[in-house]
Amino acid sequence: MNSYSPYSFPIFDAMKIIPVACALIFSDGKVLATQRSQSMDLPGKWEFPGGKVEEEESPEECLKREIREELSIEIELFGKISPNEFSYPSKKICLIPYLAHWTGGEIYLTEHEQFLWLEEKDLLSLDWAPADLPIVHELIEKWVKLVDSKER
Ligand SMILES: Nc1nc2c([nH]c(=O)n2[C@H]2C[C@H](O)[C@@H](COP(=O)(O)OP(=O)(O)OP(=O)(O)O)O2)c(=O)[nH]1
Repeated sequence: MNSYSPYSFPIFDAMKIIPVACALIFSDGKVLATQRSQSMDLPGKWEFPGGKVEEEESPEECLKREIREELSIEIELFGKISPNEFSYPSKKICLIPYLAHWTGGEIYLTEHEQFLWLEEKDLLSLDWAPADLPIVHELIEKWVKLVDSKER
């Protein structure tokens, strides 16, 4: 998979768009969602774990780092779905979703309130961060293909 820093594209700087990488982690036909804690931005909202991509870092490197820090597990990336730009009152982000397998370790949350393994039917029942909604819809559209082709 290509590795690049989003900051090498001047538009991210010029428009003050913050690149945020997130991982849709699949295991046993389910996908992992995490709930933001009260000490985080968007408290109580559900998201896909990840974080802001730092300068000189690719989204892929960012994810490996963030997933280790936030969940203490290892993942292997196998693809991407469509990124989504979203303006919150105080910032504009570009959320970049990657598809991943859980490859090792046990989940231990260091920042989030809780996590859930979701089946397709559960996906619309959570109170997602607004930037995630188009990603959740694309995930639903492609669910069978993603789960079937990448089941371990
Ligand atoms: N990680 C993640 N962040 C998301 C998602 N959807 C969404 O709107 N966001 C927002 C929440 C935050 O405003 C921003 C990411 O910041 P963060 O707090 O998770 O990242 P970070 O750990 O690198 O941040 P920081 O505390 O070091 O500043 O993007 C998502 O699915 N995953």
